[in-house]
Amino acid sequence: MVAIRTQGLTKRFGEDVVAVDDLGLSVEDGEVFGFLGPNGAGKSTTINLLLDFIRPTEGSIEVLGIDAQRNPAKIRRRVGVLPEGYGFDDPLTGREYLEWAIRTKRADDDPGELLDLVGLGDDAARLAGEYSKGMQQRLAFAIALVGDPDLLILDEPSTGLDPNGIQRLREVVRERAAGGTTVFFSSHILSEVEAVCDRVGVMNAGELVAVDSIDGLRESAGGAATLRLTCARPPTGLGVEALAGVQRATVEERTLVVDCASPAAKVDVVTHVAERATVEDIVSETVSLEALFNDLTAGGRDERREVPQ
Ligand SMILES: Nc1ncnc2c1ncn2[C@@H]1O[C@H](COP(=O)(O)OP(=O)(O)OP(=O)(O)O)[C@@H](O)[C@H]1O
Repeated sequence: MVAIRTQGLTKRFGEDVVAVDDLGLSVEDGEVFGFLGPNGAGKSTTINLLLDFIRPTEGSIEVLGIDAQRNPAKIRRRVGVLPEGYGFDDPLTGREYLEWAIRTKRADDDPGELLDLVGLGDDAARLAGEYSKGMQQRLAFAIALVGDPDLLILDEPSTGLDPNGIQRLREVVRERAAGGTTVFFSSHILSEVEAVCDRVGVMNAGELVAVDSIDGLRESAGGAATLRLTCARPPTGLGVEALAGVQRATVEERTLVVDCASPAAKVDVVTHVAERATVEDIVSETVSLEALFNDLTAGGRDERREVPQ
């Protein structure tokens, strides 16, 4: 079965903003799907459309086989949501918030167990409004888990979390996925989703520019690589940015770091630098995830290069 399917999904805000543009997305049942894109790419808008918090300008949406506009309540009963910027404004403790969520969903979870799971066991009796940002995020995650949903939709779930919180989040996502839950989560950091996702979809300026596994994305980058050339002196002003196939060049102390689109570009860079500086060491790494993501989401709608899907 398909857990999420959108066809021709478009959302316009006013005359000028096309937040989501003709999106055709398919997330399989039981899959952990990372929804990636830079700020303003349309990730939250898509999530709000899936949950019928906002209505599309055009297109159709099915979640768990249910039409999102015809029967949103039925979808919400089976979905756990961690929205962006969850606010805890009522004078309730963490435990009381969770108890409220369990009652609302008519679930039978043990609030203490869920609080322990997200590492809030010792803070259960404190007012949630007084929690730190990361603690509030942990509580929002616990609320999303209530009722063992068939689908978890997490909007930037690691926002504000410390490394331990991120680790717990990953573990719980993996556990739930192993138990058959479909997980759809948005992020703007490719390396963050690499650890847990089966596939990723990359959004840019409202459009889906790639859908693949991380390995598949790497492959589609061809012979792209990051070159690190350590020189005798800081290698500034060498002009490698102007060479064909160079995507990005930065200087880190005495090391020039160059993202190259192809093996030919690597050779050109090495030759170019060796003619202008004393090169002491050369390291070539397969394309960094950041470089890949930057490449996929570079420029606007018109400048973007074609990427295989
Ligand atoms: N209610 C709204 N009214 C007008 N424009 C909106 C509204 N909501 C979103 N947008 C616009 O739609 C575009 C996509 O925004 P969206 O919040 O979906 O991006 P995002 O990918 O979630 O970004 P971020 O990573 O910053 O959370 C942006 O240009 C944003 O300004």
